[in-house]
Amino acid sequence: MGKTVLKNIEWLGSDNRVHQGDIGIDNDVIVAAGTLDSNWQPDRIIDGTNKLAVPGFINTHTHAAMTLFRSYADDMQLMDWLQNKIWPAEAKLEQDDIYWGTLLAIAEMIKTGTTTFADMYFSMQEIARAVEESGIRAVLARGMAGVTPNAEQALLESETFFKEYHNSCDGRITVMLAPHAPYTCPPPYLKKVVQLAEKLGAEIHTHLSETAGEVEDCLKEYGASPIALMEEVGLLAHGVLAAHCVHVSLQDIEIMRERNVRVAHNPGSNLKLASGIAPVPQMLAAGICVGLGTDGAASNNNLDMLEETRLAALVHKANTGDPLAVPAAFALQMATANGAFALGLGDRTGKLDTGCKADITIFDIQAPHWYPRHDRLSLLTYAASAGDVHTVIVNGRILMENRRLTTLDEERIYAECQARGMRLCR
Ligand SMILES: CSC[C@H]1O[C@@H](n2cnc3c(O)ncnc32)[C@H](O)[C@@H]1O
Ligand SMILES: [Zn+2]
Repeated sequence: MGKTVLKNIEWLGSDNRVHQGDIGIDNDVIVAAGTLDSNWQPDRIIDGTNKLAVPGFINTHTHAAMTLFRSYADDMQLMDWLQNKIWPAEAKLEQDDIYWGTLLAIAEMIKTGTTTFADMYFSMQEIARAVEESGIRAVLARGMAGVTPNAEQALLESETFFKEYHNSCDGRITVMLAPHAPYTCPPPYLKKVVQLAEKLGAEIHTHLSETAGEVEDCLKEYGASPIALMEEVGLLAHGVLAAHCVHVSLQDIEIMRERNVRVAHNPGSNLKLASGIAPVPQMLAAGICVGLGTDGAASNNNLDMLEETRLAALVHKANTGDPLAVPAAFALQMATANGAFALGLGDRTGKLDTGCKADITIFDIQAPHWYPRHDRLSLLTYAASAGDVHTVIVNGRILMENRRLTTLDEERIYAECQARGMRLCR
C-alpha cells in the first residue's frame, strides 16, 4: 500500500467542518490531515482539485447476497415477502451464488462510497472470500433461526466462523452472532445464543421490532415486547446491534438505553415494506447510538448509503413536523462515525482525522448540483448522488479510482449474477 497523499483536497473532519490541505496516508492509517512534513515522500499523489473527501460510509445492516433477488418481489409486506417469495428462493441458493451475489453487492457498495458493511446471511466462508478479495471492510454474522431443521448446525457454524475469522484479514473482518429475529428464534434457542456469546466474547446482530405485527405476536406469545423479551433471556447484556426498532415503546427505549443497544436504522427498507418509521429522534434523545443501513437489495432496492442518509434526514422531519429532527450534519454522522461505533469498530474508524483508519470516499464536486457551495454538508446530504463518488480507499488501499474498480471484474460479476438470479427466481 505504501504512502499516498491526497493533495490540496477538501475534507469533512470529525468536527463537522470542511478543511482544506493535504491528507497523508501511510499503509492503513491517516498520518496527517492538514500540512504534511516536507520530508514526507509519498509513493503516490492523488490530485484533490474539486474533490471532497469524507469518511467512507458504514452500512450497519444488510444481507449482501440478496442482490440476486433485487426486483424479484416488490410492493409486499415483510412476512408475505419473506414467507412466500424470499425464503423459497433462498432455499435454492448454492454456495457460489452467495459468493457472486456478495461480490455484486460489494461492487455496488464501493461504487456508492461504502467502505464497511455489516452482513447477516449464511455460507459465511463465501462472504468472507468476497470480502477478502475485494478489499472492503466487513462485520459478518451467520444468521441463525431456531425454528429450522439446521438450528443446532447454525450455532456450530457460528462458533467455528467466529473462531476462524474474527479479527482476520488484516483486521478487515470482524464477526458477530446473529439470531435472526424473535419470531424465528424462540427463547430456549436465544438462551443458547447467549451462552455462545458468553463463551466467545462475541457481540450480537439481530432484527428487532420491525413491524407492528411482530410486536403484537410477541406480546401475545410471551407477554413481552421483542426488546423486553431479549432482555429477559439475557441477550441485551452482550452488546447488541438491533436492526430496525421501528415499533419500540418508551419502556423499550429505556431498556435499550440501559443496555447500550445500538440501532441500525433502515429507512428505505422500512418504507418500502410498509413497516413504518422508526422513532429515531426519541432514541437519539435517550442517548442511543443510531447508525444507518440499507437492509438487503431485495427490500431497498439498492445499497446506496447516500440515499439512506438523505432519507434519514428527510423522513423524521415529515414524521415529527420538526425540520431539525435529523439535521444534515447529523445524518452524515449516522452514516459514518455512529455506524463505526454501532459495529464495535472503535473511534478510529468512521472519521477522517489524523490517526484514523484510512477508509475514505472521495467525491468529484465539479458538477452543476454542487454549485453554489454555501454548505458542503448540505450539498452532500441533499444534493449529491452516488455517481459523484470518484475514488474509494479502504485500509489505505485504493479500491476504486476515477470510478474504476481496481479489485473486481465488474463485467464477470454482472454476467454471473444475471444467470444466477434468473435461475433462483424462475
Ligand atoms: C438468517 S440470514 C438473514 C435472513 O434475513 C432475511 N431478511 C432479509 N430482510 C429482512 C428483513 O427486513 N427482516 C427480517 N428478515 C429479513 C433474509 O432473507 C435471510 O433469510
Ligand atoms: Zn435485515
